[in-house]
Amino acid sequence: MHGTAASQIAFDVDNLTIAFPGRGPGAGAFTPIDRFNLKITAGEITCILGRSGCGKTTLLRSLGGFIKPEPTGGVVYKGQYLTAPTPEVVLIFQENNLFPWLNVRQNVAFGARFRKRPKAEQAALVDRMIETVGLAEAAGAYPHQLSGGMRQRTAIARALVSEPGILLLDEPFSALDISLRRRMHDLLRTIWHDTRKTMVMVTHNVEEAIVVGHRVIVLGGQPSRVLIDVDTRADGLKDRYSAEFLNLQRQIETAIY
Ligand SMILES: Nc1ncnc2c1ncn2[C@@H]1O[C@H](COP(=O)(O)OP(=O)(O)OP(=O)(O)O)[C@@H](O)[C@H]1O
Repeated sequence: MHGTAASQIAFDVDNLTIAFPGRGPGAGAFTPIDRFNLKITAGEITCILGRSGCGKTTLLRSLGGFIKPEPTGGVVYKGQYLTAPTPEVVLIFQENNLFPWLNVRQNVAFGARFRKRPKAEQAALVDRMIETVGLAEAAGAYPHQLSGGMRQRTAIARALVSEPGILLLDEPFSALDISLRRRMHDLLRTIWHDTRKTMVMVTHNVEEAIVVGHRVIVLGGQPSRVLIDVDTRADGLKDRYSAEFLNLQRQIETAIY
């Protein structure tokens, strides 16, 4: 099981309840997340898995302050309940929402719009991030000229230039083929090694979660509960073909399906 010391908590999900309007006439409120508790450790990558509809995105959006919780509790960030999104926490979606009329460099620079830096410093940071995600050659290209992986790398660079404290990723690689996806895993790990940023990633892909994450959480049930919470830092778990990896993969898949 995963342990979390008090000083290292990025998000303290405290008795969180999210209610949506009922489905159909006369139906009561629907609460996929109901008095839910979880501590997300700072400086590590937490991956969240679970069956479709179990509330992963709802939880992730709550961490970003995008959904108003019921008064039972909420998400504590830096000692206070989140009531709105903060520029320190950036959410990256599967659909990367690049501006089609801006090229890669302009899209990435857009991420830095709220940072008050000298122009030259800003431009250098944008270039560095484009380099980091391997798009230097494509900096002048427009989104329709890019592959899905290149678009997603642009979105990641755009998020990084805003220098967020925390990155939230919602199935960011699900549209990519397996080889691109694995390259994106390496990229994310490299970015983590360079920045030690807190990241929380929702995914449907068990392999992705184990390889990329330091911690994997499996949600399930209605309302959602934590079914598995496991530290995945062991060396053996970074080898997709090791017995250790395959055992954990089986255990997680059994819990989900
Ligand atoms: N804005 C909303 N209004 C009403 N119901 C919603 C809303 N957003 C999500 N839900 C419902 O809440 C439940 C959890 O949705 P959520 O998107 O968090 O699940 P998920 O685990 O991320 O699913 P998936 O893996 O399919 O993306 C689902 O039953 C969904 O229909």
